[in-house]
Amino acid sequence: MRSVLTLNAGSSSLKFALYRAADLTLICKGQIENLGHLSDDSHTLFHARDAAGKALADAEIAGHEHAAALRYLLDWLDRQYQGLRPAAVAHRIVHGGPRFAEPLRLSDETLQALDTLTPLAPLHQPHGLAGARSMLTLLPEVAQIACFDTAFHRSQPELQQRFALPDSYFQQGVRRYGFHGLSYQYIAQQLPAHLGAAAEGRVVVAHLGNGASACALLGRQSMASSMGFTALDGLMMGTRCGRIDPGVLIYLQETLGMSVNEISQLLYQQSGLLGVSGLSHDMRTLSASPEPAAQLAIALFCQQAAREIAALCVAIGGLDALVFTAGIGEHHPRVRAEICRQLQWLGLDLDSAANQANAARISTATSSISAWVIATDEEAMLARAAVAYC
Ligand SMILES: Nc1ncnc2c1ncn2[C@@H]1O[C@H](COP(=O)(O)OP(=O)(O)O)[C@@H](O)[C@H]1O
Ligand SMILES: CC(=O)OP(=O)(O)O
Ligand SMILES: [Mg+2]
Repeated sequence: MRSVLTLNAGSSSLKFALYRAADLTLICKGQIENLGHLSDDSHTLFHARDAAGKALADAEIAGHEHAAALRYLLDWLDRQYQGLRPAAVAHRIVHGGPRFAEPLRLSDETLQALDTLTPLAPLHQPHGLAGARSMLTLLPEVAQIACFDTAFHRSQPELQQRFALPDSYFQQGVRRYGFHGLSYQYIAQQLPAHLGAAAEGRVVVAHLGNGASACALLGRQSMASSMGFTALDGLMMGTRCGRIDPGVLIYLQETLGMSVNEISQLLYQQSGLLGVSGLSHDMRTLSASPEPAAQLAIALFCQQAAREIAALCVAIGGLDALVFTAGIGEHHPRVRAEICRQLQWLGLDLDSAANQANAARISTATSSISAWVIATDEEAMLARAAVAYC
């Protein structure tokens, strides 16, 4: 039986899932944690669960390299599911730049072209490409497919893609791309089942995970996104600052004497929930903490999210439905409640009991804007793209 493997690389973890190629039934999924932490003594961890969520493996892996971790994964899959070797592997590649949108079979030439986008997605691009390179070596005969986070946003009008910079910069590719496209694509496909005909209307999807962004949809196509040239813009995130006055960056460099590398570290890895709270990047930890700084971080997260959602409504002429998704969007009623409270003036009335219960519809029956919680599944989008290459 043939299978497809999906890989979704973040800054320190790599999520995988294995599907039966014939009907895209999930066989197992899991993640490898602490990859790339070369200097500390934390162990690389391997977790796998079956489709029902039952634990299949919780193990330590020697080394922190993608190649070693992926060899471990392939050996484990071989032992667990004899004869089910992947016929194609799909990789989430965060940045496709101006050149790449459709899923693409990776070669040395395309990998090199994608390397040049690393400065535009330093937390993601090198890890996605390292995984793809390792797989090309480990399984040279198997198609390695790149699926781009930026692709879904290609439908945006040019006006939404432009910065107010001289045109030459836009022509060089300095423009808004948008990210979390696999997640938005999945949600766009799920919308009719929940919203009926309203799915084609004015919808904003808030992807609130470790990275967070929001996307304005019309006719289930991306019209605008809070993330731009890089995955730093827009909402506040786990360790990223989100929208910031660019004058701050000039001040940090010119007056405080910070290097470009230090500024990059600050904005990508030391800001957001972690930076404001001084405690953690993780919403679970912050919600459980009595520290005022943790509560301040949550308050700022909600305020920035509400503001970005409201701003996106301009691109679609108003709002019919708001959808929450990803780790925080799916599991934190308090964050959803606060964001909805700040959007009440638009006509959004939260059903507190439904929200507390993580129900699918969390707005009241009389609310003029409906609000929803829909679980995302980037892996399903990756698997669907890969199956065409089996
Ligand atoms: N089951 C859960 N219960 C509570 N919070 C969760 C859960 N899963 C994820 N989160 C929260 O969501 C965030 C991570 O979101 P997630 O979508 O898993 O991120 P990513 O895929 O970008 O790594 C963290 O702040 C975490 O606290
Ligand atoms: C683009 C991005 O921010 O992705 P993630 O949420 O996986 O960090
Ligand atoms: Mg994610």
